[in-house]
Amino acid sequence: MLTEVEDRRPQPQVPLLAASGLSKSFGGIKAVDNAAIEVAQGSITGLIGPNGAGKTTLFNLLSNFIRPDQGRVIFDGEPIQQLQPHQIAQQGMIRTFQVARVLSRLSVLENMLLAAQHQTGENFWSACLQFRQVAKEEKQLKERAYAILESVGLTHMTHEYAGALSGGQRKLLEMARALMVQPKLILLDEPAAGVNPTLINQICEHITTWNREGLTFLIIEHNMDVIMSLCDRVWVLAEGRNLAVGSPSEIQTNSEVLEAYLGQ
Ligand SMILES: Nc1ncnc2c1ncn2[C@@H]1O[C@H](COP(=O)(O)OP(=O)(O)OP(=O)(O)O)[C@@H](O)[C@H]1O
Repeated sequence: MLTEVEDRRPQPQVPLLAASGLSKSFGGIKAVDNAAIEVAQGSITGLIGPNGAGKTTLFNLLSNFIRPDQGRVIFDGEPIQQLQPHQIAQQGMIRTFQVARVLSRLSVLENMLLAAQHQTGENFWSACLQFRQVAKEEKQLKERAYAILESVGLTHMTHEYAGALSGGQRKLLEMARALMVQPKLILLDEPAAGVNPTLINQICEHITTWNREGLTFLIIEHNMDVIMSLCDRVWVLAEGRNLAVGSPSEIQTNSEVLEAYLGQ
């Protein structure tokens, strides 16, 4: 009879996010061309490439803001191509934008509360029937919002219009909003772009802290100091295609990568 022998070899980890064969054309432009990417659970993964390489389009394909011409995306073990962006967010994958999308005419706190979904109070009749529950949830949500705003240093702006925030503070608010839904993976599109160096350091510290607490990140960034200091692994795109993948130090010395940047 066969006996089961425990396999003590390190098992390959299933990635939290895995995409393959992704393509998207706009007219005659192949923005993303048969690209793949993997994001390991618990990692901070970088996505870099020269201007127009297809990085933001790849983010749009991963989160289904744009439908791919072809390709497959698996998140947390499930195919997600058929899901709407808000359903993908509910599954735990949240994205931010190159230009932070906050609601300028609402307060910072209102921006935070709107980010939270699936509360009992969203449905009028259930709200009437369960007003105690609604009140309790609202209190918990507000407490969560206050705690997150404090952690990103925005407490003093809680009741200000989001439109009054600086570019860097908007990026912090966008990240803070993402945390309201307790995601598994956050896709950050250029968190350091247009942000002053002091705030860049703070943003990096927050990302490191949240990562230690269990959050996984995929980050597009042109600031190489940010990528090299934060990331475990870096994927490089050029002209919509995968050019290289490796550790930050491997990528920094990869001649094809250097050529792609110098040639731009
Ligand atoms: N909606 C669109 N319609 C037409 N062309 C588009 C569209 N979105 C992107 N493109 C084109 O696809 C290519 C890839 O663009 P994308 O914004 O994904 O690159 P990127 O790597 O994010 O660039 P950057 O670093 O400058 O932000 C570019 O040639 C761009 O002009």
